Amino acid sequence: MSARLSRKGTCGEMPVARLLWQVAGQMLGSPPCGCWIATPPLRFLGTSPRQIPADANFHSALFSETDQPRVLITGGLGQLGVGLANLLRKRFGKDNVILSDIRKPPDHIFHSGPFIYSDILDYKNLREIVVNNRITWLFHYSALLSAVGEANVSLARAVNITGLHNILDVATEHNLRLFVPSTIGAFGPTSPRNPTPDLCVQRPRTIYGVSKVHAELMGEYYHHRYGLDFRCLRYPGIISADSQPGGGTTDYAVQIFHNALKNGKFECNLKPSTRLPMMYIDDCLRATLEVMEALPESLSMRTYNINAMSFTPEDLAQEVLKHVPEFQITYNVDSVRQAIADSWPMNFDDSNARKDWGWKHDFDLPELVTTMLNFHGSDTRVAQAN
Ligand SMILES: NC(=O)c1ccc[n+]([C@@H]2O[C@H](COP(=O)([O-])OP(=O)(O)OC[C@H]3O[C@@H](n4cnc5c(N)ncnc54)[C@H](O)[C@@H]3O)[C@@H](O)[C@H]2O)c1
Ligand SMILES: C[C@@H](O)[C@H](N)C(=O)O
Repeated sequence: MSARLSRKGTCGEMPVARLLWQVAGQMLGSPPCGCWIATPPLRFLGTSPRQIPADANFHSALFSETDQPRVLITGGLGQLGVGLANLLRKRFGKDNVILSDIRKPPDHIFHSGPFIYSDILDYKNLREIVVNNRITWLFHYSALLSAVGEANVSLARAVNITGLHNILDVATEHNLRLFVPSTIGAFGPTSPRNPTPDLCVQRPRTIYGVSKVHAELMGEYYHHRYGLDFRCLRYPGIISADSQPGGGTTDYAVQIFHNALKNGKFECNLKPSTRLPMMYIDDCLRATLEVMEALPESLSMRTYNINAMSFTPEDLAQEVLKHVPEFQITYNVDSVRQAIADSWPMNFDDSNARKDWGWKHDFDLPELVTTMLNFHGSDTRVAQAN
């Protein structure tokens, strides 16, 4: 929105800009030239989280036991969204959590709770959903990931940057609490890599990374400028058993389990020594809920690294071998993914998340491997029995 607001000679066409314009017009009198002259704080437009006293219990002030958050998840049919919906539905009730995407949901997801079409590039559609469903919390998961982003830069730019602008505006306009995930990919070759702290040089070399740094900065700016309750975690590579990754650099660490049990072999597209931070999905989703429920005064920052473990393909293969003795891994390096991985953190420093809101992971490498193999093993046994 800020780009549109500052565009010379126009009032901008964004809804927030229009609202601000109306309010500014009422307060200041409309300028004869029709151009933008003032930006009153958005809290003039209604109640904002900032108006709650700093010592208040933020969570209970906004939501009583019977007044649960009403949640929208964008991009919910990807690797992480369905798991997040399941977790939030257990906590807030099935009907209080709406999953959305631009793809058609499979039957079991469609019948497991509210699902709605939402294209984040369509602002009016987003606003209609937020208003009609009285949404109070938004988890913004739509994105093009690192490898697919490099294959289609203009689409990644539209979804990850223009789409984010729509999300920020709708969240600000309707006083939503907003979660936007960032990533280890928001760092680049000039960042310290071992470990990577929260605050350091961020010069990523992918459109995905650039768009995530943009999201972090825009969210923090909207927080300071308009009081938007923006919360952001930089996720490591996420490993899940019952959902497929959407085209990232860390995808190998999901696929390896499936192949190990299917045919005892796996061809890895990264070099054996490529070390990256990783996390099991249950830890990732729990961290997401925890940071959303954290008292605002416990958050010394709005964007935090979170971490669990860090390993190479070689380390992972060794751990798989303990359970599948015949397992064989070979390497056929994908130069695009390898260059991306070589520019990313090797270890992530998440001490601020641990200190501020008590972040603690449950899964290290051995538990991760056992859990993943148990899941795929029972899957394979069911398939064989049928
Ligand atoms: N999976 C990981 O390892 C990981 C790690 C770090 C950060 N993240 C972040 O977490 C979020 C979710 O990741 P994921 O792995 O589930 O991603 P994914 O690629 O699996 O899913 C993204 C979803 O976005 C949807 N989408 C694309 N264009 C859209 C549009 N115009 N409107 C609405 N939806 C659209 C897609 O249909 C897809 O279902 C992303 O923001 C990602 O950057 C993921
Ligand atoms: C790390 C993360 O952002 C994603 N899994 C990717 O590799 O692109």
